[in-house]
Amino acid sequence: MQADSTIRVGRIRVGAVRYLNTKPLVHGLAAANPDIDLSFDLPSRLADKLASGDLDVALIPSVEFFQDPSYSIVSDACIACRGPVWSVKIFFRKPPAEVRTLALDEGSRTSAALSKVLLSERFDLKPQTVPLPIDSGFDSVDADAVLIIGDRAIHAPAGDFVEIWDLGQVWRQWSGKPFVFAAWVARPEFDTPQIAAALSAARDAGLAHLQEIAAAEAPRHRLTAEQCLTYLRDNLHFTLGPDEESGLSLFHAHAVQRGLAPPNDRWTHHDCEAT
Ligand SMILES: C=C(O[C@@H]1C=C(C(=O)O)C=C[C@H]1O)C(=O)O
Repeated sequence: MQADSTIRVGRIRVGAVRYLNTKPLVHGLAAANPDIDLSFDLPSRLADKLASGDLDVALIPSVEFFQDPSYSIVSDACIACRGPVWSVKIFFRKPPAEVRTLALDEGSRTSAALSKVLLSERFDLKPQTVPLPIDSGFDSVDADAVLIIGDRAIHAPAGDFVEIWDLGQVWRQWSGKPFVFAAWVARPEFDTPQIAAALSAARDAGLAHLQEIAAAEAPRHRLTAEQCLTYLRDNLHFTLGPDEESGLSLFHAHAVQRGLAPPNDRWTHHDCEAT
């Protein structure tokens, strides 16, 4: 943790997920913090930009947080769920037990890893994976199953599917725990109380204005304001509490087991440092 007196020159480059799910997390963030330079991108690209030093703080896939021991989770604001999440789905063209090829949404890292964990745990499968580029349509890949996340997962693509998994729901039923998809992660020198406070305040403001956010965002996602509100209020969960921490830790253990993340006993979420 940096001392409060640290002097920084320049603005803090903060990267947020560009999907609907993030609107409540960045509500008024840039306006309230002139020193924050806020940009938006796909979760996978945010992770790459944080790793390369092109961002100082970013909302990155949780599995990417596991990769670098110098990273810390800087806020208790996050993207999680405690049941069906609605916007992270695997569409199966074959029964899950017969899946040999799995297409993975280019925007995802965490759900890509979660798909591997769940297919391995439930069906002892290790499918060959192929990328689904962000600008390619669902039908551009003929994989047995296709993972899509974020805005484009909200409306089911055309086609006949033998099964559709909502990964939040499948994880919950299987593990009994919440799932954390993404968290605010800072490079070490930006893990400051000011950033933590700014991100939590934006989330709190977002939660206090969910109805307005839903009404403003619904049309561009072809949703009713009520559907949009239900998604933001009931499917998603924006606070990393002890139950979410426990889900994150279980996910980490499974990711390690499959070589998807390095072992790491450091859980630096500020409220949980002592546990
Ligand atoms: C709930 C979601 O969580 C997302 C899933 C992520 C991933 O799979 O890497 C990363 C960030 C989140 O945007 C979603 O995209 O709908």
